Amino acid sequence: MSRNILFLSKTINSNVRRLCTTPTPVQKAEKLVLIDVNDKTGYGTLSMNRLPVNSLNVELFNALSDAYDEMEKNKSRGVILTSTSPKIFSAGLDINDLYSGDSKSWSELWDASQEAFLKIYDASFPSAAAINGHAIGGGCFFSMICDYRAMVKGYQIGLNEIQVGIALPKVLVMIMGKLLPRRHAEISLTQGTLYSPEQASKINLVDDVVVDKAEAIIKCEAFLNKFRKIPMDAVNTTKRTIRREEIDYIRNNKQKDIDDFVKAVESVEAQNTIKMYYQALKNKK
Ligand SMILES: CC/C=C\C/C=C\C/C=C\C/C=C/C(=O)SCCNC(=O)CCNC(=O)[C@H](O)C(C)(C)COP(=O)(O)OP(=O)(O)OC[C@H]1O[C@@H](n2cnc3c(N)ncnc32)[C@H](O)[C@@H]1OP(=O)(O)O
Repeated sequence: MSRNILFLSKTINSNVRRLCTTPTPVQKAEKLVLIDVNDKTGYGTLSMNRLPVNSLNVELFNALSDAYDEMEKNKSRGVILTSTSPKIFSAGLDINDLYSGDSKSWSELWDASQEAFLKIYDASFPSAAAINGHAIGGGCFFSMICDYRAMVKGYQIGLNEIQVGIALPKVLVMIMGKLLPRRHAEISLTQGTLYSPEQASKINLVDDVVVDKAEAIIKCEAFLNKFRKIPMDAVNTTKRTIRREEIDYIRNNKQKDIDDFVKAVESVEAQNTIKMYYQALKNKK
């Protein structure tokens, strides 16, 4: 059974296409999240596909939410989150949106990010991130809310929001504070440190360092396999107890959290920094 070729199947929604094994090849579909369900294991591989860098905008957040809805509907046994790019998992929030937006568009962006966050963090199945390239800012955060992370050597990972001029949103601080030892979380959040996978594994930011994407997928499958003999209701009840604080925070403070994000992005200082950051990115070549 070939799992590497894209095949035509019913379109789930405007931005998500399920890959399956029905033998009708078509040209590569330009969907923002590609879904490939392994019929044998029941695991869905979700590949972010907003090239070149999988920068996160409203459409990509919505496509991730829709993909998770589809996995829930099909009673998935687990998800592997990865990317179609050969060297970038995700470059974080779309700098163009931060640079040229306004309070309305930033509100919509954060609203969509909250939805995607809740779908992944409160899913009824485990998620494993196969980090096959750089995972920066929001890209790092989306791997952090999975249950497991395997990262390919040679790339960088970290929450660098502060370098872009954005005060760290509360839920990122909460989750980073739980994942990393306190001192590392504090340094990482206030300095926007980017780590090699080897460094990241020493501070719990990634679980395994691997040589390539294929090995990352194998590690993710091995992680998901650990749940096969455990009743998922018990796992989910336990997981929700562990994650309740962040989930409740977003559910009960949705508008405040959006307002906080907009305030952080629209401040003069943040806008000046975003502008310089944007120009440096564009002048890189
Ligand atoms: C409730 C909350 C729930 C969820 C919240 C979820 C997420 C949000 C969380 C917190 C706030 C997050 C903030 C951020 O993420 S700020 C963005 C941080 N990201 C970065 O700083 C990455 C910047 N990019 C890079 O460092 C490099 O581009 C990278 C290492 C990724 C790749 O380098 P490479 O040399 O391979 O390529 P480039 O030539 O640099 O880039 C190619 C192309 O892509 C454009 N680009 C890169 N990054 C971005 C981006 N983030 N947004 C938009 N566009 C990006 C780059 O300009 C190039 O474009 P072009 O010159 O036109 O070819």
